[in-house]
Amino acid sequence: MTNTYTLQVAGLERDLPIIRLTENLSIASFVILGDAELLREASPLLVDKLPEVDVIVTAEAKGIPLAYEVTNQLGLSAYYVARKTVKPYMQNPLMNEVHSITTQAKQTLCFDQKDALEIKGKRVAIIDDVISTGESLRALEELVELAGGNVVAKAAILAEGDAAKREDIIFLEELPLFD
Ligand SMILES: O=P(O)(O)OC[C@H]1O[C@H](OP(=O)(O)OP(=O)(O)O)[C@H](O)[C@@H]1O
Ligand SMILES: Nc1ncnc2[nH]cnc12
Repeated sequence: MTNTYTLQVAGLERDLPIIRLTENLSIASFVILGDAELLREASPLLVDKLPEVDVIVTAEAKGIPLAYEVTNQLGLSAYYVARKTVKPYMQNPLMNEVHSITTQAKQTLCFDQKDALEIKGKRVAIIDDVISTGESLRALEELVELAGGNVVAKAAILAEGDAAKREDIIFLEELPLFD
């Protein structure tokens, strides 16, 4: 049977399967895609911790439903998703490289030019489900800055491993890493 870690967040409990990534590193897999209840309960708690912002930015994929909830609760009209592949319908994409804890190979983060132009000059909150090595966040922050946005907040539901020691991020709960 799969080992699990019991996470308590936003008044809810979830049993997260522990998944081996390498010989010495396992994570408690936190997948909020489809978990409407957790998204509904966690989003207002994150919103309460945010400063005033103009737009929400996230990276695909697991950050998307959270960015949507937070955007709605703030009464904003749009949120922006950095894609991990350039699609044929994207025009003049703005790109940066990323390498997260769960990805072996280098990945690209990119904004459609239209989105990049809309982010320019805006106060941006970067939202994600979990921050671990911080690589995804760093790459997304760089991409927002390339677009001319001003990152005023970096927030996630969970801070994993050493990320929980960071003072520049907003989060609700810690998530341990495992050997
Ligand atoms: O701090 P890091 O080490 O970069 O890890 C955090 C990132 O990893 C996860 O995404 P993942 O790379 O698994 O991609 P996905 O959302 O497309 O599944 C998560 O949604 C964060 O974006
Ligand atoms: N614990 C986790 N579960 C799913 N994706 C992640 N990305 C980084 N940490 C993760």
